[in-house]
Amino acid sequence: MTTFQSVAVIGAGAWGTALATVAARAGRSVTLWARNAEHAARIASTRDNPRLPGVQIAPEIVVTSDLALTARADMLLIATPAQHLRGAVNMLASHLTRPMPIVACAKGIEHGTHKFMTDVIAEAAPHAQPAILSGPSFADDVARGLPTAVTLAAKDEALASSLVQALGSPTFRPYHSTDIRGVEIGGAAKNVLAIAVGIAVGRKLGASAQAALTTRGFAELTRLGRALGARSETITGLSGLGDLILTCSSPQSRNFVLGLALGRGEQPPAGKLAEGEFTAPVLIELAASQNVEMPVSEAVASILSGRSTIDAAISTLMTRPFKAEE
Ligand SMILES: NC(=O)C1=CN([C@@H]2O[C@H](COP(=O)(O)OP(=O)(O)OC[C@H]3O[C@@H](n4cnc5c(N)ncnc54)[C@H](OP(=O)(O)O)[C@@H]3O)[C@@H](O)[C@H]2O)C=CC1
Ligand SMILES: O=C(CO)COP(=O)(O)O
Repeated sequence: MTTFQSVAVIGAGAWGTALATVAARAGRSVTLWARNAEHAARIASTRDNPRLPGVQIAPEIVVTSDLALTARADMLLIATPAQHLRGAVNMLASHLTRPMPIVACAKGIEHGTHKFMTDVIAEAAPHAQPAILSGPSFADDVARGLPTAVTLAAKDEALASSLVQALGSPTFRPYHSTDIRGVEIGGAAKNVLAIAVGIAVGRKLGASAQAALTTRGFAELTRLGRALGARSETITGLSGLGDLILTCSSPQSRNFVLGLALGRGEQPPAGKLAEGEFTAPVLIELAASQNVEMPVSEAVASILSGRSTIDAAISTLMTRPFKAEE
């Protein structure tokens, strides 16, 4: 018997829709909120979301654009893009009449404030119990019921464990944790690193370069994690190394695909959210504020901003002074 019987998902994109399916499969009563009333009505009647094509949305999932309805749930999942999470929680806050868990499902760091997702929730909804869900999980795989494992972290271990009980099923396996920051760092940084690896693959730099960039990317993710107090088991866990491996190796990843297009000198696909593009500049600002070197992420940020060409960025990375491996 779970403490949380009903779940509301804010944000009816690919990930929000997949998570609504997860919660329904786990036996919860589920509400999926889309900001656009027409969009909500269309999903409700067709049981199909163009943002997650080919996935049949179970009839028992209520699809709505009425935010007040979501605030009646026992727990909330927020699956908007990272830079819109504050706006969504601000809107929600006036409907919240009691403390309740709000699980951030976006991967990123807020521009301007350098805040991670649970900090944004804590600021925008001071009575909420913030949590974070992250790990190697493509929305399409998850929605189709392919086996997936993720990390779900909250400050309080009992709460994290109850949230896991509410969402877990034989095809979706969350592990609980109290290392919120560690989970957030992995999810945010891996998107930037996946763009780097995508660029290398698009540039046909070879499988050795792909492995080297992924590994050195992991080294810099680890450095930032240590500086911000992440636990090593989180960094090497599902939300860190696990998600890095997935995203740096699969053309199913939108961040990897953005890199591929850049590496090939092509236009990136339109209308596809690649969070790494938004995270890159704030990630390197955060790293600099902590005196942490993140040369691969810096290369991505400088390419995306037009400060460097791809060839110059590769040359800069390869001609850094030789050093001990750490
Ligand atoms: N897709 C995936 O496989 C995974 C994604 N994630 C993370 O989930 C987050 C969302 O990604 P994803 O669902 O794929 O993205 P999508 O582009 O598929 O969907 C984003 C959704 O957010 C909605 N939205 C945008 N701005 C706002 C806002 N201001 N208020 C409310 N809703 C808003 C959009 O609404 P509208 O349709 O009206 O534009 C859309 O429904 C990202 O941080 C991503 O990294 C995490 C794990 C897996
Ligand atoms: O976060 C994800 C997988 O864990 C999804 O990756 P993309 O956003 O790069 O598609």
